[in-house]
Amino acid sequence: MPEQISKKLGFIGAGQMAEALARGFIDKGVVKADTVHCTDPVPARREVFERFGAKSENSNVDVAKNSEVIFLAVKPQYVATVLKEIKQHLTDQHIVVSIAAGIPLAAMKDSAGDDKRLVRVMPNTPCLVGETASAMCLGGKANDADGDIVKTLFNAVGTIFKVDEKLLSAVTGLSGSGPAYVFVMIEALADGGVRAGLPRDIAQQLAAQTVLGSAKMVLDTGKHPGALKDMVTSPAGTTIAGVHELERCGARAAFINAVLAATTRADELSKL
Ligand SMILES: NC(=O)C1=CN([C@@H]2O[C@H](COP(=O)(O)OP(=O)(O)OC[C@H]3O[C@@H](n4cnc5c(N)ncnc54)[C@H](O)[C@@H]3O)[C@@H](O)[C@H]2O)C=CC1
Ligand SMILES: O=C(O)[C@@H]1CCC=N1
Repeated sequence: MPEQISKKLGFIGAGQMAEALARGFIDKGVVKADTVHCTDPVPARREVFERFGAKSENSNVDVAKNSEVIFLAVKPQYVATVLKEIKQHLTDQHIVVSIAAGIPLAAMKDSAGDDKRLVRVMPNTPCLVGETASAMCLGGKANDADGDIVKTLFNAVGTIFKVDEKLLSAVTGLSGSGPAYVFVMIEALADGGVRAGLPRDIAQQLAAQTVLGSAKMVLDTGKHPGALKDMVTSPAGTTIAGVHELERCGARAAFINAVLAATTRADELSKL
């Protein structure tokens, strides 16, 4: 059982990432569902939260009034507006956590005032299944104890690293957006299996379990992925034929370029 957080959580914006976080925290028992508050202009989104036991509020200000750790889970271009809207209702006890890609702490400070306890986190959706890879940095008047609260929340649903803010765009390009690359890969591997004659459901499960098991080997053994790849690759065997094809198609460069493109986009979002 993870450590529990006694603070009330608020989600401004109850979209995909907010849901993944809220469900993850509740499922892991780090917070109780009835201490989670949310708001969203879309009723269907509030209803999703209500269905898993969270309380929905009528406005962003009401979320600020009814919670102690406030997650800003709106699109990056709305962060400044939302902060200005709730600014008067933020006390020196509130911790404001933005998960928005690209929006710097300095911009948050401009909107919320420089006396606020601000945190930036770049999470990813696997928090829903207790396997997030996230990173965070502190700003404004946030102190180490605030950082510990955020860490406790995220360690309950996976892993969180503390990084310099200048690295958060790279984190966004790698792990924030990364689940999408892996889902594309799983879909493509399954397609390959289907092309080779496997039934779709078996192909998908084999593909997903192969990614899961391989990731676990990297984390559990601490070995270089290249060394683990060599363990699979028999001389003149099947694997080297497949790996050769990946190299011929530039798969490695494609992954590197995907991370760089998303990192660049995160930097662009800070200038919108
Ligand atoms: N989806 C993901 O995997 C990740 C998303 N993020 C960040 O999370 C944030 C939300 O992204 P998603 O959940 O993907 O988007 P989303 O579109 O699913 O959620 C945003 C929600 O905000 C609501 N909203 C719009 N204006 C609002 C306002 N003024 N006040 C309150 N709520 C408002 C929308 O109705 C929507 O439900 C973004 O800033 C994104 O950069 C960060 C990491 C991963
Ligand atoms: O696509 C996006 O902009 C968000 C940020 C990281 C993952 N999803």
